[in-house]
Amino acid sequence: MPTSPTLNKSPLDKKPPLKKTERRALLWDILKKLAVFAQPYRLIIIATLILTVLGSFTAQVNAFVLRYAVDTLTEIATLSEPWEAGVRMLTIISVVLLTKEILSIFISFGQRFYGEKIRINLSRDLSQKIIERILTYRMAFYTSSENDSGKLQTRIDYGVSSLTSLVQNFFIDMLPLFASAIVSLIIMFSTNVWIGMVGLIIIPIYFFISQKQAKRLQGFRRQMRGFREAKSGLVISLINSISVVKSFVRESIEAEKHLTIQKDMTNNQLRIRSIGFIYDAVKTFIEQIGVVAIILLTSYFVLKGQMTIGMILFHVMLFQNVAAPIRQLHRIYDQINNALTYAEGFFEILEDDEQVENITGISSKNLKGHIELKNVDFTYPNGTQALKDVSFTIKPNRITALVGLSGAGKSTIINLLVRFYEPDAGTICLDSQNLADYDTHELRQNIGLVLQSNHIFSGTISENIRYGDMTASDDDIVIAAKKASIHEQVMSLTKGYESSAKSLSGGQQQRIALARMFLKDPPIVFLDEPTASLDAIASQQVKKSLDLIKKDRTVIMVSHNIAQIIDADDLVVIENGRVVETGTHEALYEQRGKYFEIFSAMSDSLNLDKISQTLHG
Ligand SMILES: Nc1ncnc2c1ncn2[C@@H]1O[C@H](COP(=O)(O)OP(=O)(O)OP(=O)(O)O)[C@@H](O)[C@H]1O
Repeated sequence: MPTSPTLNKSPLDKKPPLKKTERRALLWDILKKLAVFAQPYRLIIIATLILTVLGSFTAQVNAFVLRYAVDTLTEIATLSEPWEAGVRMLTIISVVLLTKEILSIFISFGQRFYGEKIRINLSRDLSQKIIERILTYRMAFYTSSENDSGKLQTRIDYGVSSLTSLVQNFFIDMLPLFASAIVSLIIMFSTNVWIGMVGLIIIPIYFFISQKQAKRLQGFRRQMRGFREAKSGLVISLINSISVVKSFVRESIEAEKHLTIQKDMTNNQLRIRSIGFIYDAVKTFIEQIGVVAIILLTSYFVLKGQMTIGMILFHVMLFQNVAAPIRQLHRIYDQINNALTYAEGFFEILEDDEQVENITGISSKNLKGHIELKNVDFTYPNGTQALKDVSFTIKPNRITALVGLSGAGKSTIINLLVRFYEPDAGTICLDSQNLADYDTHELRQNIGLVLQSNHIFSGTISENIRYGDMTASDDDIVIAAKKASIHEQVMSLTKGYESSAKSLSGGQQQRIALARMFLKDPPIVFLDEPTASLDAIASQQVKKSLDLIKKDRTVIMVSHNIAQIIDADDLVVIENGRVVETGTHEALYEQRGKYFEIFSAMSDSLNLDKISQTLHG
């Protein structure tokens, strides 16, 4: 059964909640890191800021116009011939409002457009950077349970989106509102200190409430992240294991698992929403108290003859300009919390220097393939010790088979030879030079690795073969395909080499992988159970290409296939992570030790007597 993704918490969720000072330090840290990404766009950022300042002034025009309209109307209402003055007032108002609207359209367009441009470019740069970065990471990074595909994807996606929405929220939504709030507040203070004070007082109150709101939401948001990771893990696991799900008729169980996560998610979402509604109501209430205070205060000054009636509306509008952005302050808190939750994980991946493969080293041109393992110990990052004191030699231009029961450590040896992992102790030498001293990329160019399966990318057959040598011509591809005995079958497809490689059978895919290897033409080849996932006919077809690829190269092969094992020149027998026997098939068979035991078991399982009876009548 496919394992159901549990609601594993990511490392961030396991951390205790951050203290206020720690949160501030972390946020500052994230902003500093983000600033590095924003650096190339500083001119656009400056342009956006200038437009924002302009916009904040145009946002005040309505309040002034309204004040002017009310005061003028109050004045001309007392005139015996009010129409002329009225028309003049309307003309002035129309011209001012029209000019302001036209200006606002341009300012708002420019401001939003540049804001979007910053956001989109940042999102692209962050995504690109993290992909380029993780491609340099060691194999252990990919095999760690913390990074299984669904989780890694969620951590990257949410990291990028939380950072970009922080930028979007700041530049497009909040900055213009805050700029206009500041200008409104200055105008309020300049007309009357008390009015200004009412506008000012609402700011700390809203800050306090928004902070409380954000704090209450924090736990729910973290849970939401756990649910999202589990959900995407579930979908990926479903797709990967769909044949098992269907063959065991477990569709309803899988649907049930999904429903459980879904229910938890909906409950959580509803909680988040209801908390938002409650706090919104509190803020509206406080804003209304502020409006009443402004009206009362201005009316008092009007009655004292210190202000005109128009000032009442003028102050109410300015007050609303101040309250509007602060009302939405929780959104900034939300974005900051999101950024603290997700961006930290994102930067943890991006800056995980320990994971970077050390690739520099000496050149590995003209390798012969003399390999020597000396007292090698190896433990996987999860603590499984796979190799203990392993020593043996592989001679160049020969076929060496690693033989052993399942879990003995054969694939682990291959993993160390390709430098996917480094030994904990002991040394591996290639042509008398420590493997660790070689330039890893060049070394891997000289090594071919054929695995059991899983090495066909989505794309055409020709693209898949060309992966062996990106500069190969179409003719080279055909030659390689012929060597891998797949050319005829490819040609029988309607689209030939342009057909999708994923639609090929397992045996055909394996030969595409071998064609790729012919194109790469490395002097050393590792074959890790290359026919294990194939049926007898497919194995037979692949065998021809395998025999060809083995010629004149140093080949290290892992196989449970008796025919391939006896074909090898040398054998290394491994048991529980230790080398127990080395030698030729004949010598080891004579020895009557572990190899004899494994070989006898393999031949017994073939039921040779019955086969020979059938074949020879
Ligand atoms: N990525 C990994 N992380 C942790 N442990 C691993 C990993 N890969 C293999 N192991 C463990 O290391 C041990 C050796 O595994 P290895 O795959 O080398 O065996 P093998 O001889 O190739 O087996 P098989 O013939 O079944 O492929 C096993 O106990 C296995 O569970």
